[in-house]
Amino acid sequence: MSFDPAQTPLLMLEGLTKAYPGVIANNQVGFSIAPGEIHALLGENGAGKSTLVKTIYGLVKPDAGRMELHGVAYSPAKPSEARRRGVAMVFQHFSLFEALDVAENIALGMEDPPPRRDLSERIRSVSEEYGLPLDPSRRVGDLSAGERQRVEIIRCLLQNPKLLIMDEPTSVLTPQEVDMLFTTLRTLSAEGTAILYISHKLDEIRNLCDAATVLRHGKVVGDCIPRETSARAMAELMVGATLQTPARAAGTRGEVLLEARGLSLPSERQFGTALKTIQMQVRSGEILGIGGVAGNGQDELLDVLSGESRAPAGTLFFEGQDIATLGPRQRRAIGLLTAPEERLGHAAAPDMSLVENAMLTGDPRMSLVRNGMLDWPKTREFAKKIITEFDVRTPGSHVAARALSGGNLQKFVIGREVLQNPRALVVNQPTWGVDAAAAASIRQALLDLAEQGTALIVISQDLEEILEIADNFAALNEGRLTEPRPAAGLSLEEIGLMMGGAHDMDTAHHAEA
Ligand SMILES: Nc1ncnc2c1ncn2[C@@H]1O[C@H](COP(=O)(O)OP(=O)(O)OP(=O)(O)O)[C@@H](O)[C@H]1O
Repeated sequence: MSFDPAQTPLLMLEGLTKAYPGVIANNQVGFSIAPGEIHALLGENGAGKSTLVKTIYGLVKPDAGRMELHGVAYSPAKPSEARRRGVAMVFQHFSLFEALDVAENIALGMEDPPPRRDLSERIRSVSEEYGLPLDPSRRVGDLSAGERQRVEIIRCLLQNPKLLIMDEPTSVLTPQEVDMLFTTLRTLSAEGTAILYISHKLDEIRNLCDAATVLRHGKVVGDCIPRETSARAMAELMVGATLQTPARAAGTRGEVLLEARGLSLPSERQFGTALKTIQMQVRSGEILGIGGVAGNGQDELLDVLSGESRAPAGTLFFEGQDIATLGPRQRRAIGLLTAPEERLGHAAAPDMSLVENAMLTGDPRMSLVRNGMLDWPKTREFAKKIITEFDVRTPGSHVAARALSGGNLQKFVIGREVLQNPRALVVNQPTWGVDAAAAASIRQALLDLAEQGTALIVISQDLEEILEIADNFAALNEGRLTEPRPAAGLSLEEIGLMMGGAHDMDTAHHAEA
């Protein structure tokens, strides 16, 4: 699609500036979006993308600059004002109530919800019109991540937005769900709705977006037409440097370090998935990649490997020792480390400084506590080492975890485990929300660990990532793990088959309301 530059832009940004202590998150940002345009916002972690879209959605008040919507001044003081002017946003983290059904959740987000029957009718018609299969009477707790995202999108579409902002919408979706989402977004675009799209997945951006603006350190450093620009060129524009592709030296596999033997466990999480007779062996120097649609037991597998939930005796072994009943600290002390997916709250304590967060998982293996007292200088040094070696962009180690951009906190969480010299390391979504250059360096760090003899399990929904670094691949499906197969030579279709079966994403669930 091409756009007439003489046409009044739908959204015009000029000189937008927002400073936080120690960092200018947005510095004189300006660009325009035409009606119906799908516009990508690119930039490495901490470049200022979230700050900018929050400004557009009325969540952040800029220090300077101005915006126009349809040629009229626009400065929303809160999201409800943005929504009234036709700006809607789908967040990375969904804000849905699991115990309520789809229609109830949507009603809660509306200022003036219609009666239940009318609302269900409208949900059905929007859902059909835009190819977003969703049954209004289903309980949100039973929905897949992709279906939950549809709830959020339909909630937005019911307001007839002129601009829809999406923050990393595909990180929780299967390839089929991504295709469905793109079809919806193209339909919206053809009807004149503009889309501002944040993603680190450059191939998707090339496939979907009409234009892209690139931010670096809070400033606009360039723009491009994604279809005519290679993913590598876009990544290099983001970082301002040449990219390294992860490489692996041919290492040798050693003895079995981590082993599950018929491990079954009910989930301790509400709406969780029970693990069913998991059978696996990971050797020293091996990377086992585990794929699967979110919610198929990934979190439970990580919980049971970390010791947050206990396995039945005789089902989990580390270096031949039955570790089923060992707690998290004991497992860390012997060198079995884990990094969960949810970085704020689970992997890191939001209000604690990076130094304190370094201590949280670093202590048993790095001996950061002596005689019951935290060794501050040693812990500070450890935190600084993580920040330097993993290029965590932050004013300093005293900063609270919640002040970091998502990708930078992710780098911190992974760096904290990698630098403890683990014997075995289990990571869930290691590069979630991380930009292309940082993702490459995290993958390289994992490959280097394997080369030094660490046994790794990498749980990821990013299949390209798994194929890039894993020796063997297995899929989780409703709590069952397939038999691992060598990753080399596996096609995406074969992987899809290993992952698939129980979840038919193309099926609409049409029950009676
Ligand atoms: N509430 C806040 N308090 C302090 N600093 C903040 C706050 N919000 C953002 N920042 C800082 O502003 C900068 C830009 O952050 P922002 O979240 O906009 O980046 P981003 O491009 O969205 O990154 P990512 O891709 O990692 O999500 C970062 O240095 C971040 O640490």
